[in-house]
Amino acid sequence: MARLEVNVDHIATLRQARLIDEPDPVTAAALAELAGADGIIVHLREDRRHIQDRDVRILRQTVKTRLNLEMAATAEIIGIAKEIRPDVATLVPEKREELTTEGGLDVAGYQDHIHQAVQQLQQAGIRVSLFVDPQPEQLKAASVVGANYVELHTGTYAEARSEDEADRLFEELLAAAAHARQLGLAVKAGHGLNYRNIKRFRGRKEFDEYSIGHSIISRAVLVGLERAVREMIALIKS
Ligand SMILES: CC(=O)[C@@H](O)[C@H](O)COP(=O)(O)O
Ligand SMILES: NCC(=O)COP(=O)(O)O
Repeated sequence: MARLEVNVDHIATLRQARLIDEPDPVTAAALAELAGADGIIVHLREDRRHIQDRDVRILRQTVKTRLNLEMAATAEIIGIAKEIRPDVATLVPEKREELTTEGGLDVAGYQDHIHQAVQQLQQAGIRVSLFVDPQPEQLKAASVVGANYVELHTGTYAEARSEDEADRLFEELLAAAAHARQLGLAVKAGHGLNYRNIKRFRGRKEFDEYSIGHSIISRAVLVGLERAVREMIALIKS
Protein backbone atom coordinates (compact mmCIF):
# COMPACT_ATOMS: atom_id res chain seq x y z
CA MET A 1 0.00 0.00 0.00
CA ALA A 2 1.28 3.49 -0.87
CA ARG A 3 2.62 5.60 1.98
CA LEU A 4 2.02 9.27 2.82
CA GLU A 5 4.71 11.67 3.99
CA VAL A 6 3.39 15.00 5.25
CA ASN A 7 5.27 18.25 4.61
CA VAL A 8 4.96 20.67 7.56
CA ASP A 9 6.81 23.65 6.01
CA HIS A 10 3.55 25.52 5.78
CA ILE A 11 3.08 25.49 9.55
CA ALA A 12 6.49 27.13 9.86
CA THR A 13 5.50 29.70 7.22
CA LEU A 14 2.68 30.83 9.51
CA ARG A 15 4.99 30.99 12.51
CA GLN A 16 7.62 33.01 10.63
CA ALA A 17 4.96 35.55 9.59
CA ARG A 18 4.99 36.72 13.23
CA LEU A 19 8.53 35.62 14.13
CA ILE A 20 7.22 34.00 17.31
CA ASP A 21 7.09 30.41 18.48
CA GLU A 22 3.68 29.21 17.26
CA PRO A 23 2.41 27.29 15.44
CA ASP A 24 5.29 24.87 15.91
CA PRO A 25 6.05 22.45 13.03
CA VAL A 26 7.38 20.00 15.62
CA THR A 27 3.93 19.76 17.23
CA ALA A 28 2.33 19.54 13.77
CA ALA A 29 4.65 16.66 12.88
CA ALA A 30 3.67 14.75 16.02
CA LEU A 31 -0.03 15.22 15.22
CA ALA A 32 0.48 14.11 11.62
CA GLU A 33 2.20 10.96 12.88
CA LEU A 34 -0.62 10.31 15.36
CA ALA A 35 -3.04 10.53 12.43
CA GLY A 36 -1.08 7.85 10.58
CA ALA A 37 1.44 9.70 8.42
CA ASP A 38 4.31 7.45 7.36
CA GLY A 39 6.88 10.22 7.41
CA ILE A 40 7.50 13.91 7.95
CA ILE A 41 9.02 16.23 5.35
CA VAL A 42 10.67 19.59 5.94
CA HIS A 43 12.48 21.73 3.40
CA LEU A 44 15.37 23.60 5.00
CA ARG A 45 15.66 26.39 2.45
CA GLU A 46 18.90 28.31 2.11
CA ASP A 47 17.02 31.55 2.92
CA ARG A 48 15.35 29.93 5.99
CA ARG A 49 12.01 31.43 4.99
CA HIS A 50 10.06 28.82 6.96
CA ILE A 51 11.79 25.78 8.48
CA GLN A 52 14.67 26.73 10.78
CA ASP A 53 17.74 24.71 11.76
CA ARG A 54 16.23 24.30 15.23
CA ASP A 55 13.16 22.60 13.74
CA VAL A 56 15.21 20.00 11.90
CA ARG A 57 17.36 19.27 14.95
CA ILE A 58 14.34 18.76 17.23
CA LEU A 59 12.43 16.77 14.59
CA ARG A 60 15.40 14.42 14.29
CA GLN A 61 14.84 13.56 17.94
CA THR A 62 11.04 13.48 17.94
CA VAL A 63 9.92 12.01 14.60
CA LYS A 64 9.10 8.38 15.13
CA THR A 65 8.36 7.44 11.51
CA ARG A 66 10.80 8.86 8.95
CA LEU A 67 12.31 12.30 8.58
CA ASN A 68 12.71 13.42 4.97
CA LEU A 69 14.84 16.56 4.59
CA GLU A 70 14.27 18.43 1.35
CA MET A 71 17.34 20.44 0.46
CA ALA A 72 19.46 22.10 -2.19
CA ALA A 73 22.70 20.30 -3.04
CA THR A 74 24.90 23.05 -1.58
CA ALA A 75 27.92 22.59 0.69
CA GLU A 76 26.24 24.35 3.62
CA ILE A 77 23.04 22.30 3.57
CA ILE A 78 24.84 19.02 2.83
CA GLY A 79 26.99 19.73 5.92
CA ILE A 80 23.86 20.21 8.06
CA ALA A 81 22.27 17.04 6.66
CA LYS A 82 25.39 15.00 7.39
CA GLU A 83 25.34 16.23 10.96
CA ILE A 84 21.59 15.78 11.61
CA ARG A 85 21.24 12.59 9.53
CA PRO A 86 17.61 12.52 8.39
CA ASP A 87 16.38 9.14 7.18
CA VAL A 88 16.03 10.48 3.64
CA ALA A 89 17.40 13.59 1.92
CA THR A 90 15.49 14.81 -1.11
CA LEU A 91 17.57 16.98 -3.40
CA VAL A 92 15.52 19.75 -4.99
CA PRO A 93 16.39 22.80 -7.10
CA GLU A 94 16.09 26.07 -5.23
CA LYS A 95 15.67 29.67 -6.35
CA ARG A 96 15.54 32.54 -3.88
CA GLU A 97 12.77 34.37 -5.71
CA GLU A 98 10.40 31.41 -6.17
CA LEU A 99 7.22 31.05 -4.10
CA THR A 100 7.68 27.30 -4.05
CA THR A 101 9.75 24.75 -5.97
CA GLU A 102 9.14 25.43 -9.65
CA GLY A 103 10.47 22.36 -11.38
CA GLY A 104 12.52 19.21 -11.06
CA LEU A 105 16.23 18.96 -10.44
CA ASP A 106 18.31 18.91 -13.64
CA VAL A 107 20.18 15.73 -12.75
CA ALA A 108 21.16 15.07 -16.37
CA GLY A 109 22.65 18.56 -16.73
CA TYR A 110 24.60 18.52 -13.44
CA GLN A 111 25.34 14.82 -13.19
CA ASP A 112 28.82 15.11 -11.63
CA HIS A 113 27.72 17.59 -8.98
CA ILE A 114 24.63 15.60 -8.06
CA HIS A 115 26.63 12.37 -8.02
CA GLN A 116 29.05 13.87 -5.48
CA ALA A 117 26.17 15.11 -3.31
CA VAL A 118 24.45 11.70 -3.42
CA GLN A 119 27.67 9.96 -2.42
CA GLN A 120 28.38 12.33 0.48
CA LEU A 121 24.87 11.87 1.86
CA GLN A 122 24.83 8.10 1.40
CA GLN A 123 28.23 7.79 3.08
CA ALA A 124 26.62 9.48 6.10
CA GLY A 125 23.94 6.75 6.13
CA ILE A 126 21.22 8.88 4.49
CA ARG A 127 19.08 7.51 1.66
CA VAL A 128 18.75 9.93 -1.23
CA SER A 129 15.74 10.89 -3.29
CA LEU A 130 15.93 13.17 -6.33
CA PHE A 131 12.97 15.43 -7.13
CA VAL A 132 12.74 15.25 -10.93
CA ASP A 133 10.41 16.02 -13.77
CA PRO A 134 8.89 12.87 -15.34
CA GLN A 135 11.38 12.83 -18.23
CA PRO A 136 13.36 9.75 -19.38
CA GLU A 137 16.76 11.54 -19.39
CA GLN A 138 16.29 12.69 -15.79
CA LEU A 139 15.29 9.21 -14.61
CA LYS A 140 18.26 7.65 -16.36
CA ALA A 141 20.59 10.22 -14.81
CA ALA A 142 19.04 9.60 -11.36
CA SER A 143 19.86 5.93 -11.73
CA VAL A 144 23.41 6.67 -12.95
CA VAL A 145 24.18 8.90 -9.93
CA GLY A 146 23.02 6.14 -7.58
CA ALA A 147 19.86 7.67 -6.05
CA ASN A 148 17.66 5.40 -3.94
CA TYR A 149 14.40 7.06 -4.99
CA VAL A 150 13.03 9.56 -7.41
CA GLU A 151 10.19 11.85 -6.47
CA LEU A 152 8.26 12.65 -9.63
CA HIS A 153 7.32 16.33 -9.76
CA THR A 154 3.54 16.43 -10.00
CA GLY A 155 3.27 20.24 -10.13
CA THR A 156 2.57 20.39 -13.87
CA TYR A 157 -0.13 17.72 -13.52
CA ALA A 158 -1.61 19.63 -10.57
CA GLU A 159 -1.83 22.80 -12.66
CA ALA A 160 -3.59 21.16 -15.63
CA ARG A 161 -6.32 23.42 -17.00
CA SER A 162 -8.70 20.70 -18.14
CA GLU A 163 -9.53 17.08 -17.33
CA ASP A 164 -8.14 16.01 -20.73
CA GLU A 165 -4.84 17.72 -20.00
CA ALA A 166 -4.75 16.19 -16.52
CA ASP A 167 -5.42 12.73 -18.02
CA ARG A 168 -2.55 13.19 -20.47
CA LEU A 169 -0.14 14.45 -17.81
CA PHE A 170 -1.15 11.62 -15.50
CA GLU A 171 -0.29 9.10 -18.24
CA GLU A 172 3.15 10.72 -18.47
CA LEU A 173 3.58 10.26 -14.73
CA LEU A 174 2.56 6.60 -14.99
CA ALA A 175 5.04 5.99 -17.81
CA ALA A 176 7.80 7.75 -15.86
CA ALA A 177 7.02 5.72 -12.74
CA ALA A 178 7.21 2.47 -14.72
CA HIS A 179 10.49 3.58 -16.29
CA ALA A 180 11.96 4.51 -12.88
CA ARG A 181 11.03 1.11 -11.49
CA GLN A 182 12.72 -0.63 -14.43
CA LEU A 183 15.85 1.34 -13.51
CA GLY A 184 15.61 0.01 -9.95
CA LEU A 185 14.45 3.26 -8.34
CA ALA A 186 11.68 3.45 -5.76
CA VAL A 187 9.06 5.99 -6.83
CA LYS A 188 7.52 8.86 -4.91
CA ALA A 189 5.25 11.59 -6.25
CA GLY A 190 4.70 15.07 -4.92
CA HIS A 191 4.05 18.76 -5.29
CA GLY A 192 0.65 20.36 -5.61
CA LEU A 193 -1.28 17.17 -4.88
CA ASN A 194 -4.63 17.90 -3.30
CA TYR A 195 -7.95 16.29 -2.30
CA ARG A 196 -9.19 16.37 -5.92
CA ASN A 197 -6.19 15.59 -8.09
CA ILE A 198 -5.02 12.69 -5.85
CA LYS A 199 -8.00 10.64 -7.03
CA ARG A 200 -6.32 9.46 -10.24
CA PHE A 201 -3.54 7.94 -8.12
CA ARG A 202 -5.85 5.88 -5.94
CA GLY A 203 -4.92 2.18 -6.06
CA ARG A 204 -2.07 2.72 -8.54
CA LYS A 205 0.78 0.34 -7.84
CA GLU A 206 3.32 2.42 -9.74
CA PHE A 207 3.89 4.79 -6.81
CA ASP A 208 5.38 3.81 -3.45
CA GLU A 209 4.80 7.08 -1.67
CA TYR A 210 3.20 10.52 -1.83
CA SER A 211 4.63 13.78 -0.45
CA ILE A 212 1.85 16.19 0.38
CA GLY A 213 1.94 19.41 2.36
CA HIS A 214 0.12 22.52 1.26
CA SER A 215 -3.32 21.03 0.68
CA ILE A 216 -3.29 19.12 3.98
CA ILE A 217 -2.24 22.16 6.02
CA SER A 218 -4.73 24.40 4.15
CA ARG A 219 -7.55 21.98 4.94
CA ALA A 220 -6.43 21.66 8.55
CA VAL A 221 -6.72 25.43 9.00
CA LEU A 222 -10.29 25.41 7.71
CA VAL A 223 -11.58 22.23 9.35
CA GLY A 224 -10.04 23.35 12.65
CA LEU A 225 -11.27 26.95 12.56
CA GLU A 226 -14.75 26.35 13.97
CA ARG A 227 -13.37 24.52 17.01
CA ALA A 228 -10.75 27.20 17.57
CA VAL A 229 -13.38 29.96 17.54
CA ARG A 230 -15.66 28.01 19.89
CA GLU A 231 -12.78 27.52 22.33
CA MET A 232 -12.01 31.26 22.36
CA ILE A 233 -15.70 32.15 22.82
CA ALA A 234 -15.85 29.75 25.78
CA LEU A 235 -12.89 31.54 27.37
CA ILE A 236 -14.40 34.97 26.80
CA LYS A 237 -17.97 34.25 27.74
CA SER A 238 -17.82 31.61 30.45
C1 LIG B 1 10.07 19.90 -3.44
C2 LIG B 1 8.66 20.25 -3.32
O1 LIG B 1 7.93 20.03 -4.20
C3 LIG B 1 8.07 20.85 -2.15
O2 LIG B 1 8.28 20.08 -1.06
C4 LIG B 1 8.50 22.20 -1.88
O3 LIG B 1 9.80 22.42 -2.26
C5 LIG B 1 8.36 22.50 -0.42
O4 LIG B 1 9.07 23.62 -0.18
P1 LIG B 1 8.28 24.97 0.04
O5 LIG B 1 7.38 24.67 1.20
O6 LIG B 1 9.35 25.95 0.34
O7 LIG B 1 7.53 25.25 -1.21
N1 LIG C 1 7.90 17.32 -2.23
C1 LIG C 1 6.57 17.76 -2.24
C2 LIG C 1 6.13 18.11 -0.89
O1 LIG C 1 6.83 17.85 0.08
C3 LIG C 1 4.84 18.74 -0.67
O2 LIG C 1 4.51 19.63 -1.70
P1 LIG C 1 3.13 20.46 -1.52
O3 LIG C 1 2.05 19.46 -1.25
O4 LIG C 1 3.33 21.37 -0.33
O5 LIG C 1 2.95 21.17 -2.82
